Amino acid sequence: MVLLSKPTTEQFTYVRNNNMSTTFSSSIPLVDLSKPDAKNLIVKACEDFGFFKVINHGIPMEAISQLESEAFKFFSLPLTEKEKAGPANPFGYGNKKIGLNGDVGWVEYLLLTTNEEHNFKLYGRDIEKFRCLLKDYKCAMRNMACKILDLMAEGLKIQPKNVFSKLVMDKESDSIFRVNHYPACPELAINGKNLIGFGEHTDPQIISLLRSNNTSGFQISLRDGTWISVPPDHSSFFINVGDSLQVMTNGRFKSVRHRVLANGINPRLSMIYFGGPPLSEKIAPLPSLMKGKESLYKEFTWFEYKNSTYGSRLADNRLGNYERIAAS
Ligand SMILES: C=C1C[C@]23C[C@H]1CC[C@H]2[C@@]12CCC[C@@](C)(C(=O)O1)[C@H]2[C@@H]3C(=O)O
Ligand SMILES: O=C(O)CCC(=O)C(=O)O
Ligand SMILES: [Fe+2]
Repeated sequence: MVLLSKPTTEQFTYVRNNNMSTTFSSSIPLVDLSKPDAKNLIVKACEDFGFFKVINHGIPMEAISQLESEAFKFFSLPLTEKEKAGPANPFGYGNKKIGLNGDVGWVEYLLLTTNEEHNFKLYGRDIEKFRCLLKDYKCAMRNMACKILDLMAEGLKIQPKNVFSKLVMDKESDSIFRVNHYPACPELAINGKNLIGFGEHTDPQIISLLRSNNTSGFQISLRDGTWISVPPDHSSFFINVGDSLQVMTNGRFKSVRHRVLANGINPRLSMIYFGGPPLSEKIAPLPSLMKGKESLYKEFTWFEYKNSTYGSRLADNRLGNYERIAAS
């Protein structure tokens, strides 16, 4: 006899369904990349939130939709097929487990490098189209990250303009691409609970460019600890400041704490480009931003920081180990 195990959500983390966690914010900073004041709005948003929404980004909707549809096709394959592209250690297909230290979420994903084309395998399946769309999309994301990072430098009035962008444009750049699929969880629609899709964390790299379908679930944490739901918008990009950029600006820009809650009715599909520096790059405040002030951080390389994140839980304050406590 075959015993079919009943799908269970018991091992997952729920968060309280209070009013705060379901507040939809209309105050998310909005940046129109085609306007001349974009650079100043970006700087303000990075200081206040470490997060903003971008419109007029120049990425054709067609390219986004085609990739999204290939991704949905992939996630609709039988689990045994998808697992041929796994496990995600770190690259490949992953399911429910995030990282190596016990974080779980109502999510499945593909984690891919950006410098290789053939980095996931699905024997016997025609994924040429997926591969091809991914290649072009990753290239478009790198260019958009470059443009936004240049605007940050301009807005901060620091030279050269490419101080940040040169790191993601470097051929050794350690950037990654992630496609997350959060299946609808009908149990939630019934009991009104909030189930964690992707636990709270800050992104460790320099900058993250996120695009999702129109399903809600993404939340950012404000400085006072309240969670704000970000209204989804499939035609825009959402930008996260990463820990490395926080350090390079000596804490002037803040990396944003964020999480994803699962949805009871609709599946969510998000595609995120994480722009990272070369492994050997020293991550330290830029002298032009110090103005006689001391560095708030101990010096480290991206290699060291990335390795330390592997030993941590998602919610840990990973930069904490690198903060310099002023001697009293
Ligand atoms: C090669 C990777 C994989 C990363 C990003 C980058 C460096 C560190 C990894 C982790 C480790 C901790 C969880 C995670 C979610 C995180 O934030 O940093 C992981 C992330 C990912 O699995 O996407
Ligand atoms: O899937 C999302 O919308 C965000 C996930 C996320 O924060 C991440 O992959 O780092
Ligand atoms: Fe993230």
